[in-house]
Order: sequence, then C-alpha cells, then structure tokens
Amino acid sequence: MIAIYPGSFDPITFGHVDIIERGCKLFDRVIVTIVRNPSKVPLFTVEERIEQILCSTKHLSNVEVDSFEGLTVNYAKMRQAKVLLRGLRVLTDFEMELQMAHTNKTLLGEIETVFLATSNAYSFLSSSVVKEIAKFGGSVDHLVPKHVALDIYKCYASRNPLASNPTPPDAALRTNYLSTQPPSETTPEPQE
Ligand SMILES: Nc1ncnc2c1ncn2[C@@H]1O[C@H](COP(=O)(O)OP(=O)(O)OP(=O)(O)O)[C@@H](O)[C@H]1O
Ligand SMILES: CC(C)(COP(=O)(O)O)[C@@H](O)C(=O)NCCC(=O)NCCS
Ligand SMILES: [Mg+2]
Repeated sequence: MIAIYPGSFDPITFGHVDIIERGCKLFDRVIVTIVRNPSKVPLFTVEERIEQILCSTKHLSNVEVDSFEGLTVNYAKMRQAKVLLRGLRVLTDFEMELQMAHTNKTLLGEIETVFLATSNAYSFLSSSVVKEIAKFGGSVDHLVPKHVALDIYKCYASRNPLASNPTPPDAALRTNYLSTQPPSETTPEPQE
C-alpha cells in the first residue's frame, strides 16, 4: 500500500524523519511530497527542500520525494495512493488535522488519513520553532539533520552574520546579543 506524506517541510526536522521512518514500516512505499503554496514565502525553495528530504531519508529504501501544487487528494489518486499520512503533536494539531481529514474524505471517499502520534522526544518540534531558534542565533543541531542545520545557518548568516553556525559557548552570547537587537529592515522575512 502506498501512503502520501504531504506537508511544507520548510525545513524537514527530526520530527518529520521520525514519522517517515515509522510510516516506512507500515506501508510499502511512502511518498513524501512538498505541497507548493504560491501564497506562502518559504525559507527554502522546493528544490532545496527536496534535496534536504532526500538526504535525510537516504537510509530508507521505500521513500520517494516529490512536490505538487493543487488538491492533495488529486495527487494521491494520480499516485494510486489510498492513504494520507500525517503526524499529531498537540491538541491544536488535532483540530486542524481532523478538519483536513474530513475535507479530504468529502473530496475523495476512498482516501484514508492515518495519524501517527509524535514520539515523546519530538512533541514540541516544528519547522517554525527551528526557524525561530536559528533566526536568533541559537543552535538547532539537536532538532534537524546535520546538513539541514548547515543550510539553515547559511541562510540566516546571509541575513544576519551574527546568527551563523553557533557553537557553544558563543551560541548563548549570540542569542543574548541578538535578542536585544531590533529586526533588520532591509531583508524581508519569509512568511511562516
Ligand atoms: N515533531 C513532529 N511530530 C509528529 N508529527 C509532526 C512533527 N512535526 C511535524 N509533524 C507533522 O508533519 C506534517 C507536515 O507538517 P509541516 O510540514 O507543517 O511541519 P511543521 O513542523 O508543522 O511546520 P510549520 O511549523 O511550518 O507548521 C503534519 O502532519 C505535522 O503534524
Ligand atoms: C499542504 C497541506 C498538506 C498542509 O500542510 P502543512 O501541515 O505543512 O501546513 C494541506 O493544506 C493541503 O493538503 N493542501 C493542498 C490543498 C488541499 O488539498 N486542500 C484541501 C484539504 S485541506
Ligand atoms: Mg505545520
């Protein structure tokens, strides 16, 4: 059975990797797919995110990485997938995820959404949290795969050199320094 794991993955975190690894044990194939949303300004391009996901899942033999724009159920049908895989962290996820699952069911009755509960260690983890930490010069080494962390540091270094690749004990100093600084007015922030 094929499962689609749709999302923004901007960027992929250890929380996503955990869901993919567990999904791979349940399904013959997991297609991780970036849903392109023209009204959102992501931190990473679709191509960069595809590369990050490929690199983060190379230890898994039944993963495919893709992207699409449109309705997720149409994509699932095109890929002959009957399952949408999603993760649940907190109660607020549940409300939104349930609404999404019901909407998708009305669009395509044969599609089932399967939720995997977050692993305890990642219940707080989101791409937004990672970006917020990195933006203020904190280390995200424990939250995302190494190559993704490097991409993030590089990205924020080009916006603010003081936020680049923090290594203890400088990280704490940088964080303190940056938290007292007004945000730059020259570089637009991506929309979260
Ligand atoms: N730490 C995690 N544990 C379990 N599921 C997760 C985790 N992080 C994300 N997911 C799930 O992965 C799917 C795709 O999520 P998404 O790409 O929006 O990531 P996110 O971390 O929620 O990012 P953002 O902060 O931008 O919303 C969703 O079903 C989401 O619930
Ligand atoms: C992109 C996403 C999977 C949500 O992903 P996210 O958790 O990264 O915000 C969802 O918004 C989606 O499926 N969008 C495509 C449009 C669609 O199918 N809408 C109807 C279901 S809500
Ligand atoms: Mg999300």
